[in-house]
Amino acid sequence: MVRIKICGLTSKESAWAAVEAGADAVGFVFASGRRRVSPDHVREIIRSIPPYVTTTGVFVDADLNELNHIAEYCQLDVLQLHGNESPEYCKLAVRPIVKTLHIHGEEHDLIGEMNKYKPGARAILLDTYVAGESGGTGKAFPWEHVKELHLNASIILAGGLHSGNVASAILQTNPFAVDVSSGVETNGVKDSFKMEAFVRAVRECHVAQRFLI
Ligand SMILES: O=C(O)c1ccccc1NCC(=O)[C@H](O)[C@H](O)COP(=O)(O)O
Repeated sequence: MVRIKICGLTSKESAWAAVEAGADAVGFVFASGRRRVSPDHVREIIRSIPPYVTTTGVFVDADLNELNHIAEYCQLDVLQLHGNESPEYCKLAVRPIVKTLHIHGEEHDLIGEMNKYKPGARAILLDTYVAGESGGTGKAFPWEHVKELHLNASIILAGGLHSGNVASAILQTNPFAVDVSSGVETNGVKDSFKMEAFVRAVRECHVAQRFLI
């Protein structure tokens, strides 16, 4: 089954809407940008979230002590790193790491890059490279490029996904999980109907995949 993470939640209401839509994981952005939330606010939201939903903090080149402090303070389950964090940095984090690699479109050694992070990161998130941005751009990269690499690590596919394209993305890349933010928003705010439609599209795709085997 393809797992689903809904990222960039900024309120208790939107976090609950993501959980009720059926998300396996929810994400909170601590990096600068319009979705940034404070540790105090996230701690409060996470206290209201039921068990068995994975809580994730998104960071960009945070100071390691600060990263670990926020992880403990907010009781985050997973840390998702979108900057230039090194493999050594990942090994020193107090929670499992998801390391993001940004796809330019003509990667020469994506597998080599992924292998560098293997001991320190539990999974690799592939997101679209957009100059001057770290994530949450709503832009997709060419998935056929990833398909050709026959990736077999724990891949989380992100970047420009929405209910209308996620099935095609899954069929082309066979990821462990998908991650969405912009594609479940309306005018920059999380939209519960779009979250439900996204989860439905992923679940239906999984059923269709099973019948294909
Ligand atoms: O969302 C942000 O503002 C953000 C800022 C800095 C680093 C990462 C950020 N978001 C990460 C995500 O929301 C997703 O993991 C991923 O980038 C997919 O986003 P989208 O293309 O909007 O679905």
